[in-house]
Amino acid sequence: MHSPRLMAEGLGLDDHAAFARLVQASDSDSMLRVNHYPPRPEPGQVATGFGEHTDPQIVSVLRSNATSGLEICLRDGTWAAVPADDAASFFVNAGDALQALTNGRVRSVRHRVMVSSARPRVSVVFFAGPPLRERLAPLPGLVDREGGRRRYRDFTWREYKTSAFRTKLAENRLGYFETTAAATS
Ligand SMILES: O=C(O)CCC(=O)C(=O)O
Ligand SMILES: [Fe+2]
Repeated sequence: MHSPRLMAEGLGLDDHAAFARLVQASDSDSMLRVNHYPPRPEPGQVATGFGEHTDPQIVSVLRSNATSGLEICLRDGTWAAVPADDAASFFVNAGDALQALTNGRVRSVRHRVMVSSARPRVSVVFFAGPPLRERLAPLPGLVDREGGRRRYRDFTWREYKTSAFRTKLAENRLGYFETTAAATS
């Protein structure tokens, strides 16, 4: 998988392996999920297939059976449909861990699945996560670019997951690790 390296390069980080190292560790907490959504209940009806959420890990790579349903939440709060992918495309999504590592520069975009298709949707998602023991902190180069403002405190991936499991899917699960506006440390 090349996207972690490309992201590090794109962010202008000196260490191009900053993310790749985390997701390629032999004990990385990565997983594959297969989602199956039955067709819409009735013509013209829309049902929630997967409630709104952000993905927790570093990056998610999704592929579907070219059936619509995936939507992302734009900055103004409106929802935009992601075009049903063809056989050649993947949908790459940043997760909460990447948002913390990049000090908020890359955002984990909220998404959901609304079922309105007459065909079932199947998606396969690879979630690339860091090892559970890994301590995640905003990368110093990206903190400097914010004038030293550090938006998230350090946390281990295990800590994030423990805290996330206690909350609802739709909550801002990274919010718990945000620093207050005044704190820099
Ligand atoms: O099935 C989809 O398109 C989205 C699935 C998803 O967001 C997830 O598994 O986290
Ligand atoms: Fe997701």
